[in-house]
Amino acid sequence: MTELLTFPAASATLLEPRLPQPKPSTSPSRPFVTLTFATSLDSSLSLAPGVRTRLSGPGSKAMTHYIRSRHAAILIGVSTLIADSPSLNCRITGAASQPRPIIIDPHLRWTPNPADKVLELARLGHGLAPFVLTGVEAQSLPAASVALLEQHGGKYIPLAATSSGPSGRMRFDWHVVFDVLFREGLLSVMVEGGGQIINSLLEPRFHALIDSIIVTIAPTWLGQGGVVVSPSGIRDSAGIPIPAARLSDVSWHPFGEDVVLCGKLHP
Ligand SMILES: NC(=O)C1=CN([C@@H]2O[C@H](COP(=O)(O)OP(=O)(O)OC[C@H]3O[C@@H](n4cnc5c(N)ncnc54)[C@H](O)[C@@H]3O)[C@@H](O)[C@H]2O)C=CC1
Ligand SMILES: Nc1nc(O)c(N)c(N[C@@H]2O[C@H](COP(=O)(O)O)[C@@H](O)[C@H]2O)n1
Repeated sequence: MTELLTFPAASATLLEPRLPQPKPSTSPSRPFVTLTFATSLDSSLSLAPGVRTRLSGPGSKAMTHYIRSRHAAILIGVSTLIADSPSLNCRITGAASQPRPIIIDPHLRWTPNPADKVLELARLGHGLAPFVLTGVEAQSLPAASVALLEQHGGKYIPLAATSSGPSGRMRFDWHVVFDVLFREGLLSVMVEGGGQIINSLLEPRFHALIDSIIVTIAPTWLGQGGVVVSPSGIRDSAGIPIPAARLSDVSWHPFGEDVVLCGKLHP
């Protein structure tokens, strides 16, 4: 059994204004969305695509698991699932429940296997099986994968997607993604990455969907060739480049050798 992490109460108090409230004062119409990831000083999430890279130190790692404990779902892109074979569970003392892993896999690149860590943990009762959001229609889903996911308590959720470019790459509208998760009863979603997921969510048309941003910055440069967080550039009406996004209501919190930056994209 993996050792549980602890997160000090004083640090939890600092994060409290940045997290979804168990009983919100008004009834929500979409999930509370927290965008959170660990980055290097050169804005890299990993050394190269497909390479699992440890950036968070022990303190900020415990923070990530505390944040997981406060969300109903954790969302990642399929490339992160394939690269990292993550656990996607919450390994902190006192966690009341496990978050639901959500995998964004429009083209069904992931073939579930009983040996996948996320499924193994679901079997052991140490996590939940994923919901896989896909652009593949229900009748075209592979029966064996459907059965395996369902045996573990997960499922596929086919979703309308738009195709773009000559590659016919399918893309979801984030409004549609969060709407479907809300209808599944998932009232808070922690988006963890990877790069493509974060960069597409940071497009200006989706800013209103993001309630909180929590970024762990590790004191390292990973160098060129990494998976970088850098959303598409935008221009004003005169064609002058302007920042793609800027945080307000900012606070900085040291955690061991890392620093955690919290902020919002809108008031
Ligand atoms: N340091 C950190 O906190 C984290 C690091 N990572 C790292 O990031 C790397 C993976 O990142 P990426 O290669 O950028 O892949 P990714 O994890 O963002 O997945 C990319 C795939 O997700 C799907 N996707 C992304 N946006 C979509 C949209 N709007 N609609 C529909 N489908 C969409 C597409 O299938 C795309 O090919 C890995 O090396 C992983 O280790 C991942 C998460 C957190
Ligand atoms: N917060 C954070 N710090 C890092 O250094 C990381 N590499 C990541 N990666 C994300 O966490 C997932 C791994 O989760 P498990 O510990 O296996 O549950 C990985 O898939 C990335 O989303 N995050």
